[in-house]
Amino acid sequence: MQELLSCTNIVFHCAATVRFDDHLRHAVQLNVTATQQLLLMASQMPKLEAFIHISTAFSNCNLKHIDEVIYPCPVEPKKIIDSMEWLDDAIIDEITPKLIGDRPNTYTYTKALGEMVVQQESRNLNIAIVRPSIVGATWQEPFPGWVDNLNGPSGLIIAAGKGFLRAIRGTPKAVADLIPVDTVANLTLAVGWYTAVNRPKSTLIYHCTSGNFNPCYWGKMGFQVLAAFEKIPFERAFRRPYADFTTNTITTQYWNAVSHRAPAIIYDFYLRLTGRKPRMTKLMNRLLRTVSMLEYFLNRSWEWSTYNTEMLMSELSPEDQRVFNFDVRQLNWLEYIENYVLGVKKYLLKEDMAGVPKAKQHLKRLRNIHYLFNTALLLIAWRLLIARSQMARNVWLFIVSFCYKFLSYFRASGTLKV
Ligand SMILES: CCCCCCCCCCCCCCCCCCCCCCCC(=O)SCCNC(=O)CCNC(=O)[C@H](O)C(C)(C)COP(=O)(O)OP(=O)(O)OC[C@H]1O[C@@H](n2cnc3c(N)ncnc32)[C@H](O)[C@@H]1OP(=O)(O)O
Ligand SMILES: NC(=O)C1=CN([C@@H]2O[C@H](COP(=O)(O)OP(=O)(O)OC[C@H]3O[C@@H](n4cnc5c(N)ncnc54)[C@H](OP(=O)(O)O)[C@@H]3O)[C@@H](O)[C@H]2O)C=CC1
Repeated sequence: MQELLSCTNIVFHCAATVRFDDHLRHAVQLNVTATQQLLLMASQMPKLEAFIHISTAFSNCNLKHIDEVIYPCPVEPKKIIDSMEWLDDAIIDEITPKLIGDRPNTYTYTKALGEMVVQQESRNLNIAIVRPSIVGATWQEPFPGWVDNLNGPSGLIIAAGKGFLRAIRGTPKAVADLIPVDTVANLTLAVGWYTAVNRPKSTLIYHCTSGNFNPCYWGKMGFQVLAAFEKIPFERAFRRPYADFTTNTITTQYWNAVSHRAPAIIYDFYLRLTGRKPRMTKLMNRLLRTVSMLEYFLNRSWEWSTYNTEMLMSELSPEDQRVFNFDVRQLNWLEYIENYVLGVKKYLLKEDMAGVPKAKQHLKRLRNIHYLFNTALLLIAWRLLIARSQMARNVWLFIVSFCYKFLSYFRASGTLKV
């Protein structure tokens, strides 16, 4: 502690709980109280030049247009911190929906409270806040496609590539505001420099987003992810990767039943028959729960103003603009998504590119099983129908006799020619 207090020049405060479903007490402890304590600690650092707090562009996701300002929450963070000390879990559970209001989860709410704490407890510290949107794999550094956690899209890319995720409620025309993690790191470092050197009079907020500069849409991104699976298939897929966006609750529930739950039940039945432990239904339920938590962000678009970010870009020398590049106008989404899928395969799934031919063969086998299964299903359905309905039987007889006549005609015309 003594060493930290006496030697620190700059603090980058990134630690947080990013779980959407965290209990409010825990989320407040990590995202609000810890921020307050770190600010207190920072105020005792004589050599401190700047304190950079990492928030999220979604801390005010209840708004459609978000400026580079701190928006107040109705209940003061200090009151929330105090009440979390003595309220029991049951009461906290009850008041959580009222407190978070029109935000979707405790994460976005406590990140907003964290910003308020930064504003209120800044004392004479030299502070800035960076708000990244959805952080994805690296764009350039240390190399394209590096990723080390399942947050944001990474988990869903695995689920789609392995064939588990077949449909997701999303708006293809909504902006997919992804931002590469190296872009966030570069902007954060540049903010550290600018804040320490220029000591702005007020706390500046920097939106680290892509939609304003180089928008990509969920429909296009989903399509690019699926196209990347053709070149870079994942090993031992459950089904062939194919997914689509659904647009309302009824179609979502239908596809969840048909494309997610039914195959899981059938597979578990097969596992039971072969003396193994069923696991697919459990896994599928977990996936659907995760998907339901991410859907909020797939069905809305936000506009973030980026005056401070643009100002910072113009303040950097050409050399620094190159080294600490955060200009996403140069980002090629197609290339980025392909590298992202490759990175997920390599760094998260630990799969080697040498296994690609085998993975492709496995997908071909799955395609054949799919065709065989569908044909068998169709024949069974048809057999059941003609056993029960006179009309179906008549249609069947008509088709059979028509085919017979058609073949006889061709055979006869062939014989005449000879
Ligand atoms: C032509 C059309 C084609 C269309 C379809 C193509 C589809 C292709 C995919 C395209 C990509 C779409 C991506 C959309 C993503 C939208 C994301 C929006 C995110 C908004 C971010 C807001 C920005 C932020 O500020 S913060 C950081 C974001 N935080 C997170 O992402 C954390 C989310 N995670 C959680 O809250 C929890 O982990 C939760 C609730 C999801 C699960 O909790 P639970 O207690 O059930 O499990 P865990 O113990 O946490 O984990 C269990 C298991 O799941 C794995 N896992 C964890 N997180 C994820 C995840 N995000 N996705 C998938 N899997 C995940 C975890 O590793 C565990 O695995 P084990 O094997 O059991 O260890
Ligand atoms: N991922 C995203 O899409 C976005 C993330 N952000 C923000 O970026 C920051 C980093 O998020 P991300 O990298 O995704 O999340 P991670 O969960 O990967 O990282 C969170 C970090 O916080 C640390 N941490 C958690 N609890 C504690 C604790 N009690 N004491 C000390 N350290 C702790 C973790 O340490 P350890 O590894 O030791 O557990 C970890 O290094 C967060 O502030 C988040 O709000 C903002 C926008 C989008």
